[in-house]
Amino acid sequence: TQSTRPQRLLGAVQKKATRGNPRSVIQTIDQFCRQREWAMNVGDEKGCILDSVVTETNPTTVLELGTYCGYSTVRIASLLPPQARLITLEFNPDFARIARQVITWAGVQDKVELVEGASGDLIPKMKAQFGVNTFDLVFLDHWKDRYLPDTKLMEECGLLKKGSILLADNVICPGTPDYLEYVRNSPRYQSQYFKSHLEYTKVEDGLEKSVFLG
Ligand SMILES: Nc1ncnc2c1ncn2CCCCCNC(=O)c1cc(-c2ccc(F)cc2)cc(O)c1O
Ligand SMILES: [Mg+2]
Repeated sequence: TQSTRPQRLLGAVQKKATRGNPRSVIQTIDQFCRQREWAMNVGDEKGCILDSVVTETNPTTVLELGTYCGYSTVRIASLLPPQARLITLEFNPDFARIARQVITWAGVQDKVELVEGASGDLIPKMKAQFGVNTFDLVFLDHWKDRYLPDTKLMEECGLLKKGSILLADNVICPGTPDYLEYVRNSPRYQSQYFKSHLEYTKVEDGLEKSVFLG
């Protein structure tokens, strides 16, 4: 039977990356996506912006919406202090299965909790079921038409506190116009656009960083 792209990406990681070394896993995936097959990881250019936001936020509790193969999960987790934790939500069980193996290969599994399910169903359960108070940082990288409803849901569920950071991928390509309009015009957010490119291409894309003002 034919392998899938995520399976081939995992194969490259298990063949070429050093176990327990997150940087080598990231490097291997970026090389695979540049030289073999494009895949919708945040990539190395936007990944550097992600890294800088994570390090300057120094978060204790992070939420990632949309795990895919775990590339940004590994990038974020490798920068977290020892007690910090990252909860990542993935809808697709095949992606989740691959991501778990990428995360374990990188050696960051102790900081990561991968939960399978739709963001709209899981966000309301974060406090009661996952013992979360508020998130210091949320990385949005899932269905582009879920960014806005899920942000409103996080507000309603009291999962954001003054100073919580939302970092959204793909605000230009594929684009999240309703989300951008909201965070850029709402008095409850201070927003900033980081211009970049769609992963592994010259197409414009960028990350939007929005601070919740309470
Ligand atoms: N827990 C959950 N709840 C809801 N949805 C959930 C979920 N878990 C997963 N999903 C569903 C996410 C499906 C993938 C989302 N990402 C994308 O769709 C995406 C697409 C591109 C792209 C750009 C140009 C092109 F020509 C083609 C594709 C680039 C990216 O960086 C992308 O992140
Ligand atoms: Mg993306």
